[in-house]
This record gives sequence, C-alpha cells and structure tokens, in this order.
Amino acid sequence: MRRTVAEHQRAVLVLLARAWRRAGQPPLTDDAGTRVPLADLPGRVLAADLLAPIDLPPFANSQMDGFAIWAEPTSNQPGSVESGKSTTYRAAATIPAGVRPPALGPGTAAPIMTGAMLPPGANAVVPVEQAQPARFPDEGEDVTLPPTRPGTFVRAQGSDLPLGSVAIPAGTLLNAAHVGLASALGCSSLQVRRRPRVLLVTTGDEVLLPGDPRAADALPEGSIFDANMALLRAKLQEAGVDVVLAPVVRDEPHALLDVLDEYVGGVDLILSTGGISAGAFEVVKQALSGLEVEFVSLALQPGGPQALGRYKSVPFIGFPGNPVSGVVSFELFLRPALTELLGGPAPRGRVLATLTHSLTSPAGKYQVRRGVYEGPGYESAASVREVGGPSSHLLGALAQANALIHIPAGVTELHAGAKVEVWLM
Ligand SMILES: Nc1nc2c(c(=O)[nH]1)N[C@H]1C(S)=C(S)[C@@H](COP(=O)(O)OP(=O)(O)OC[C@H]3O[C@@H](n4cnc5c(N)ncnc54)[C@H](O)[C@@H]3O)O[C@H]1N2
Ligand code: MOO
Repeated sequence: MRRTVAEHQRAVLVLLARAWRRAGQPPLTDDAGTRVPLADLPGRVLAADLLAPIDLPPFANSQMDGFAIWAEPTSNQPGSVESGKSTTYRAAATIPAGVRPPALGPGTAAPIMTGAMLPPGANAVVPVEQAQPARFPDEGEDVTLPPTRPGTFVRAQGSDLPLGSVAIPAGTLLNAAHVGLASALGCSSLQVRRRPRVLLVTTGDEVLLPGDPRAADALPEGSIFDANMALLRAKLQEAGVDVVLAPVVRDEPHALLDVLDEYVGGVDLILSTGGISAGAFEVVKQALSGLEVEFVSLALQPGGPQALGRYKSVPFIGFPGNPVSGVVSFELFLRPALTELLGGPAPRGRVLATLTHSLTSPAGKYQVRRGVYEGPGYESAASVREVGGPSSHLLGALAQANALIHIPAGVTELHAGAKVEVWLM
C-alpha cells in the first residue's frame, strides 16, 4: 500500500490515540497518578493542576538591603514624595532574613536585608545606598531617608502566586522552572502522567550486540554490531519513554512471535526494526502479515518501508532496519505523536536555514538529509550544511549531524543559498 508522509503521520497518531485514550481522560493516566520526587520531574508531564498550597511569597518581604519604614500614603504631608523632603528616623534593631521581626515603632526605620520579613507597621523599603549616611547605623543612631511611596521595594504576600491559584496546569511538560516553583511552594513531589512502556524489538540474523561472545575474538564475517537497539533506546528515553528491551530476534517468524507473546502483556507499544522490505527473510513481514499489521511504502527516503497496526490489541509500529531510516521514522512519525498525545517531549524546533551548497533529490521522494545547522550570528543568517549523503546506513554522518534537512517531494534541485526547512535535533 502507498501512502504519503502526512497520511502516515496521521495514521500513527490515530493508532496510538485509539489505544491509549480512555473516554474523557488524558492518555495513559493511572487513576492514582504517579508521584515523582523533584529530582526526577524534568521531562515528565503533570497529571493534575498544581494549586498553590501557600502564598508566594509567603509573607511581605524586602526586595533590597535597606530600611523598612512607614511611608505616609497621603500626598501632602511633610516628608511626602511630592514635597521632596527627606525624613530623619531613629534606627531600630536590624532585621535579617529568616526571622519574624518585632513591630516597627513610630519614627523609626529598621535596617532590613533582602528577603527579610517586613515588620508589622512598615510598608516601604529605602535602599541603603539612598540613606544619609549610606550605611547601616547602630540601633538608636539617626538615619535620613528620601521621600518614598508606600509599597516601594516591598514584595507583597502572594504577589507572585496567591494561595489556591493554579501554579502549574495539568498537561505541562515540566522543566527546571516548574521544579523550582514546586519546591518554593513546599512540594517535594508531584503527580505526573505515566510514561508509555515501549517494547523495542531489534531483528536480524546478522546483528550482534557489542560484547556478544560470538564476536569475542573478532566480528564474524557477514555479521555487524547493532546500532538500532542502542540508537532507538536512546531516542525513546530522550523522549521520556520507558523502554523494555527484547533480545535481538533472529530472522525466524516464530522466534519473533515468541518474543512478542512474552512481552505483549506489559507494554503500551511495540516498536520493531528491520525485516519489513522486499527480501526473502523479512521476519516482521512474514510473522505479522495476515494479522492486524499493514506494510506500507512511503515516497520517503530514508524511511520508505513502514509497518503499522496492532499485535494482540497493543499498537505495533515497524521501522526499517537501516539505522538512519529508524531515526528519520522516529522523528517524523513517533516523536510528534508522543508530543501530541502525551504533552511531551517538547516539539523539535523547525526553522528555515540557508543551504551552504547545492543539493539534488530524486523526483517524487520526500527526502530527509542529515545536516549541521549553525544558528544566526550577529552578521550571519542561520545556515545548514549536509553531512554524508542520502543513504540510510551512514551512521558516522548521523553522529556529526544536529539537524534534519527536509526536501519536499517534487523538489529535485536546490542551489546554494536556497532556504530549506530544518528540524533541530
Ligand atoms: N528490493 C528492495 N529492496 C529494498 C527496498 C525495496 O523497496 N525494495 N527498500 C530498501 C529500503 S529503503 C530500506 S530502508 C531497507 C529496509 O529493510 P528492512 O526494514 O527489511 O531491514 P533489514 O533488511 O532487516 O535491514 C536493512 C539494513 O539495516 C541493517 N540493520 C538491521 N538491523 C540493524 C541493527 N540493529 N543495527 C545496525 N544495522 C541494522 C541491515 O543489516 C541492513 O543493512 O530495505 C531496502 N531494500
Ligand atoms: O527508505 Mo530506506 O529507509 O531509505 O533506507
């Protein structure tokens, strides 16, 4: 079956949405939610609105090292802002951060430190630099301060977030700032959405894992070391997925079915690599054809052959075996679906960049090349340079790349200086 890239993106999204979404619920929500400590929260998605359990700041406090005073709210008093006259105060006891200060006496100014609690009876702070003398006096000494409006350099209680307000909405992909906010609100853990558990199945008689005893002396002729298991595991983990690894499956359909049967009960998605094109030993195709999995051919390179469906009700996605094909398939189909359905990972940045050299692309194919992107500088526009070529076995080039260059179907030639769409990895 032939399908466009956009149609396949949609098909992947629909497959996962149908399997993962319970009526009226966000996808993969456990009834109890999962409580996760602060240290492990970045990259997780918040399950329920976090309501501020306290005011933030919890009390009115000083924004400057200076003097806490009572500033007259009326405009035409002597010493008011409008009259421009300074006022001389008697210095009260110094207020450090972390204590509950005594009330401010009339005619006094209390030396106060940044973050210290404003004493009852104070409503403004004058920075020490504006005092005469411009230093902290001993208690009982005189200090002269300029006219000041009420509220100056005071961080009011609840002015950042009032008690009971929505501090972080459900569905937020949590980052460092969210974790800092949760901690400042006194939360040591938050309730997050469960991560999908993905079974990663690598296939191929020729594939050996590094450390395999069969390669103890030397890599046997005709064999290769695995790239896909390590590569896609890292991609999935980076995207916030829990990965369940199956052993490398040899090119025997019953061996694949045995592995799927062993793991299918505990996972939300099965992702396989290899065995789906036109050869004589296509293990995924042979094992699953006739079941609920369809094998499609996209006008896409890399990533042309794809498999999609279900195995015993669990969504099944099959990527082609070439390592770069797996990466492109992941970036085009699976990662955006995870973002859309689960709220994370963060979408890839998509920008236009100037191609540094000319390129050709086969007619009728959507090509995705690997590139090195350099962001705009003071005097230069964003640019991208291809590394390697179109072939999907070029792992060395992939490892140099930080971007995918998109060349739409129908574009056969691009000159240096052309603007191309780039996805930043
Ligand atoms: N006659 C045709 N041949 C091929 C077609 C086609 O349309 N007609 N499509 C080509 C394209 S495009 C791709 S992509 C591959 C996809 O093949 P499979 O998905 O069946 O994958 P395999 O044949 O199993 O492997 C392809 C390639 O990748 C290497 N490989 C596999 N697993 C790993 C691994 N874990 N680590 C590193 N490398 C791996 C494998 O050795 C092969 O070289 O088919 C083309 N052929
Ligand atoms: O479509 Mo294949 O994925 O180019 O190598």
